[in-house]
Formats: sequence, C-alpha cells, structure tokens
Amino acid sequence: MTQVFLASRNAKKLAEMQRILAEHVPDIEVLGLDDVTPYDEPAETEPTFEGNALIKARVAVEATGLPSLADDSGLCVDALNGMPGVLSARWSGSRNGSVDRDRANNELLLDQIHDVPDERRGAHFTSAVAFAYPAGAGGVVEHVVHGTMPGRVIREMRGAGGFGYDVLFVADGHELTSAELPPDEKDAISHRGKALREIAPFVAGVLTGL
Ligand SMILES: O=P(O)(O)OP(=O)(O)OP(=O)(O)OC[C@H]1O[C@@H](n2cnc3c(O)ncnc32)[C@H](O)[C@@H]1O
Ligand SMILES: [Mg+2]
Repeated sequence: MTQVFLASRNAKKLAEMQRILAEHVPDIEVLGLDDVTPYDEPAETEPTFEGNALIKARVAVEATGLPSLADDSGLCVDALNGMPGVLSARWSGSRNGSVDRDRANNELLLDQIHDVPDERRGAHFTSAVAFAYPAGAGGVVEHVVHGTMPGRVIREMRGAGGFGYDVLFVADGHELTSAELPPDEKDAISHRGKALREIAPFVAGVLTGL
C-alpha cells in the first residue's frame, strides 16, 4: 500500500478524487486532512487554477512529508468572461459550511445571467491537479495537469448529487445536470476525472519508485 495525501477541505471533492484514484492507481492508500497533523492551509492567492493547485500541493508536501495531490477548480461562464473561474468557491462571498455556500453561489450566478439567452449560456468546468512529492535533500518535485468539461448553465437547480455548481450545469451531449448523473458517469466526463486519469500513471510510477 502506498500513501498519498489529498489536500482538500471539500469533502465531496475529496470523495470524487478518492474514487477516481482508487480505480487508476493500484494499491493506493489515500489520506485526508483528518489523518495528518493539522497545518496552516494556504490562501488561494494565484490568478490561475494551476497556480493555486501548486500552492496547495506544495504546502501539503512541506507540512506532511507525503506525496501530495491538490485540485483547484471552478466554473468558467462565457457570458461572465470566464468568471467565477478561480473565485468559484467564494463567488457569493459566503464562507459558511459548504451546502449554504454552494446554494448562495448558485443563486447569485442564476441572478447574474438571468437575461442571458439560452444560446449564450455556455460554460466549462476546469480542474488543475498538482502532484508534489519529496525528492531528497529537502527538494520537492511538482507536476500539474488540466481537465475541462464543456457545457451550459441552465435556469433552475436540478439534482442532489455532486457539489458546487453541478445543479446548474449540463455537460455537452447530455440532458441531465452533473448533479443528476450517477457518480461514475460524472467522473467519466468531468474535468477532475480527466485530469486525474491523466496524472494517475505518473503518480503510480512515483509511488512505486519511492
Ligand atoms: O480548495 P479545496 O480545499 O480543495 O476545496 P474548495 O471547495 O475550496 O475548492 P476550490 O478552491 O478548487 O474551488 C472550487 C469551487 O469550484 C466549484 N467546482 C469545482 N469543481 C466542481 C464540480 O465538479 N462540480 C461543481 N462545482 C465545482 C465549486 O464551487 C468549488 O467550491
Ligand atoms: Mg479552495
């Protein structure tokens, strides 16, 4: 069994990552924030998903000494020139528990694009997944991949699965929102699924070589 630390405060995101990794990295044991000594989690100060994913993974490996994965992700809405983007998690400014936060974010987004016609409601989810691991003499090696899921923002919230903006998002070629899709179907087409499947062989190689 080889251990990887997943640096995320979002339990539902963490569950997705765990599920996808378990399928694609043999004998992986995934640890979360509750399994390690608490450390100061960094602010997400970068203007890009990649930059923020790297901050989270780098601080995680420095704090835990474990090979660490982090995802930074968000919804980029065409009619909002790519926003909420890296600000997706706190778009409504709310810092409460995740269900309240998600609801406030979704209500604000619906209001903002209320007058945008159906043909201009395109959007995509993006995920940057960063992997950082110790490499001797205090060094850290970093690797980043990206995944996207194109689709559109609908006019009412539908579904109870997933998290965040899933209730408002219908992927291209689908009718159900990503909150209505069974988890394995979301993983098969999601930004996070694509990024994690791309990085999985690399993670597996590093873990077996460590
Ligand atoms: O930073 P960590 O601790 O991992 O957890 P977080 O929820 O703050 O995660 P991000 O900073 O990456 O912000 C991502 C936000 O983008 C949205 N988002 C990302 N991926 C999503 C997905 O698969 N489905 C729905 N919304 C998603 C959702 O609002 C997330 O809170
Ligand atoms: Mg965050």
